[in-house]
Amino acid sequence: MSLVADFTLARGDFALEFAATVERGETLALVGPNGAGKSSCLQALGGLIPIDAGSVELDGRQLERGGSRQSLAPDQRRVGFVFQDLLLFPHLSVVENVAYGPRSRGLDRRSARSRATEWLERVGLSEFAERRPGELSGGQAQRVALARALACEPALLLLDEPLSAVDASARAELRRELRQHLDAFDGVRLIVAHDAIDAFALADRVAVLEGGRVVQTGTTPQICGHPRSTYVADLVGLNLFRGTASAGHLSLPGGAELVVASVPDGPTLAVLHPRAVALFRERPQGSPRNVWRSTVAAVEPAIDRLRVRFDAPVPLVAEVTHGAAQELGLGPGAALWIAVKATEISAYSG
Ligand SMILES: Nc1ncnc2c1ncn2[C@@H]1O[C@H](COP(=O)(O)OP(=O)(O)OP(=O)(O)O)[C@@H](O)[C@H]1O
Repeated sequence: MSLVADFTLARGDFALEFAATVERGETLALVGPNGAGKSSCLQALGGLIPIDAGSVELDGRQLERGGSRQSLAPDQRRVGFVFQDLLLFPHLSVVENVAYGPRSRGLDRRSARSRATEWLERVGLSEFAERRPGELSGGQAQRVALARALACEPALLLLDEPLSAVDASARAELRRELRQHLDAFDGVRLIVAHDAIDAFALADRVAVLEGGRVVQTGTTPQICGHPRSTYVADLVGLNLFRGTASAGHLSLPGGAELVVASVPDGPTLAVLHPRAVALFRERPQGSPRNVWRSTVAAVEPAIDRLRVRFDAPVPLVAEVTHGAAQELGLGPGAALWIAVKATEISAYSG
């Protein structure tokens, strides 16, 4: 049993083309730059905006067929939503918020309330049942929104940046909890994540949307090991090169060339970890096969290290320790030698 979606839709000038199959018990994360179509995709699956062509099926039931007026309303789709702004009813108590869905699906008041109470217990919020949403922290409100979605016993759970209302200090804990709740839910789950950590921590597979199209789908190791676009490489913190390989040499668009180990000839993608980029004040002696001189474009702090950006002749990022940065006299405009071993660049057909 699963979600099988294959559809197109247009919103003004924007065109979305989405196809994915997600199994029950599986979480697919949608990632992509702003405006890529992630929210539109969830809205279409939930029946909030119409598709133009194609179809959406859930557990063998057709939810919508494009252009045919065959479209189930959102409340007939067995879909639960958690939106980034959560959209809790401010005038209802927490327990009434959670009971609202079951109630509007025909459950009597007492049963709906008892189901809501059960869900509040599961997300650890029993003692907040009578509060108003305005009296909750971001993390508590997020748990209420999740309980409210799950209380309707959906077959498909759609979460649009569910952790965005939560401050950084509470995020890690809430992410762990959310993963547990997702694992305990046996339906299909789709989550829009802005942050790579959220996507990779919460999902079994990740689909990358760019410009309204799915450009890559895979598990975390597949995506991290073989990013197919600059956006994905940036997301996972890697340098990505796209060029043409010939006899172990990768020619890049600006005219630069890298020596790479074992790569078939033809269009090629190659990744390089920023920590594998060595920086020197003087031209290094010895074995690295790729050595060139470049000027520092920018330096940014990254937890215990510094990320150093170079724009030409090969655009890349290097990561160095604070100690090394001092020795190198690092700063924008500094001219340095860059060395990369051919074996540190992993290349694959592009
Ligand atoms: N209500 C709307 N009416 C018309 N166009 C819309 C509407 N909502 C979104 N769009 C357009 O659809 C495109 C995709 O937007 P969408 O919100 O789906 O992207 P997203 O990937 O979720 O972006 P973000 O990460 O910024 O939330 C954008 O170009 C946007 O301008």
